[in-house]
Amino acid sequence: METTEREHVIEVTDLRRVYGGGFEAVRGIDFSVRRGEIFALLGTNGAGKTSTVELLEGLAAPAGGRVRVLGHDPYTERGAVRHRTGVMLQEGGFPSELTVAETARMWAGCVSDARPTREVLTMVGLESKTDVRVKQLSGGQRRRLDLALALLGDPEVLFLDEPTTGLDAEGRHDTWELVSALRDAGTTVLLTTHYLEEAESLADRLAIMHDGRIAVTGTPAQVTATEPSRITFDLPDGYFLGDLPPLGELGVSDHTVDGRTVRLRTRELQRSATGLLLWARDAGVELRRLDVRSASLEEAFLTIARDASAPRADGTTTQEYAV
Ligand SMILES: Nc1ncnc2c1ncn2[C@@H]1O[C@H](COP(=O)(O)OP(=O)(O)OP(=O)(O)O)[C@@H](O)[C@H]1O
Repeated sequence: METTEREHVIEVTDLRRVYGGGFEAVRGIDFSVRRGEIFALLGTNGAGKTSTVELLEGLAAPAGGRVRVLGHDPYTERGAVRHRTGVMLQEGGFPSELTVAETARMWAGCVSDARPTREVLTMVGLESKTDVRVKQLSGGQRRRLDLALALLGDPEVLFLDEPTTGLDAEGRHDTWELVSALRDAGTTVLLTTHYLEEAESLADRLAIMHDGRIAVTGTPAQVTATEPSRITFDLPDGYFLGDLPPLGELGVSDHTVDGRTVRLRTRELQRSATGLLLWARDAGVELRRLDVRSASLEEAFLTIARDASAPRADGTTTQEYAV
C-alpha cells in the first residue's frame, strides 16, 4: 500500500522488542508520524529509544506488534522501504583511513540515484574537509559525515539517532536548520535526542519514553502544559502572605514561602498573574523580583521520568494528545 500526502508514513502499534535472555526493552508502544513531520523520541537512558528506532529501520524483527514505514513492514519488506529511507545510527562506523570524500563516494556506490557527494557534504558543512581522513575528524564532524551519508539517497523518511550528540552549539543549530529545511521540503524525520531544547525547537510532535513505554505523546506545547506554570516574587515590605487575595481564587494550585520570597504554581497562568498584578496595583506596591514563566519541556520530562511508572487515575500509564 502506498501512502498519500495526509497519511501516516510511520505507524507503530503495540510494538515490542525482547532481547536474548528475555529482557523486554520495548513494551507495547503506539505512535504515528505524518508525512513532512518531525517527530522526536525522548527518554531516559535505557528507555528503549534506539531499540525502537532499529525496529523502524528494519534492522530487527519485533517480538510483537506492528511497524509500517511508507506502508510496508521494514523488516520483511526491506527492499520496498530501504531505498526510500535515510538512517543515521547512534554510532556510525567508517573506515578511518579513507578521506571524507572517499567515504561519501563509497557510500554513494551503495545508494541508487545518489545525490552528488559534494552536495551532501556542503549541506552538512563539511565541504572544506573533503580531503581529510576520517580518523582526523572531530567527534562532531563525524556526526555530520554520518548525516551526510543518510542524505545521499534523498530519502522520504529520515531516521536520526541522536544526530547532534557531540556537536558544539553552532553545529547543533546548523543541524537544526538543515533538518527543518528538509522537513519543509517534505521529508519526514524521526529523531531521538537527549537535548530537550532540540526537541522543543525542532519537533512538531514528540513522545517521551520510560522503561520501554511511552509516557506521553503530543506537541511540545501540549507536553509542557502537563506541568504547572510558576510565579515568583518578593512580598512587599510590611505585607504578609495573608494580605494577598485568596490564592485558590487566583487559580493557584500550591505555594511555598521562603523568607520573603513567594513561589506559586498554577495551571491558569493568565488568571493567577492578572489577579496578583491587579492586587499589587490596587495596594500601590511593587512586586520585586517578579518572575512569571510557563513550565519548560525539561520540567515536564523530569516529572514524567519520575512518575511514569505510577498508573494514572484512569488506570493507564500513557497520555496522548490529539492534534
Ligand atoms: N543487545 C542487547 N541485549 C540486551 N539488552 C539490550 C541490548 N541492547 C539494548 N539493551 C537494553 O535495552 C534497554 C533499552 O536500550 P536502548 O539502547 O534502546 O535505550 P535508549 O533509550 O536508546 O538509551 P540511551 O538514551 O542510553 O541511548 C536498555 O536497558 C539496554 O540495556
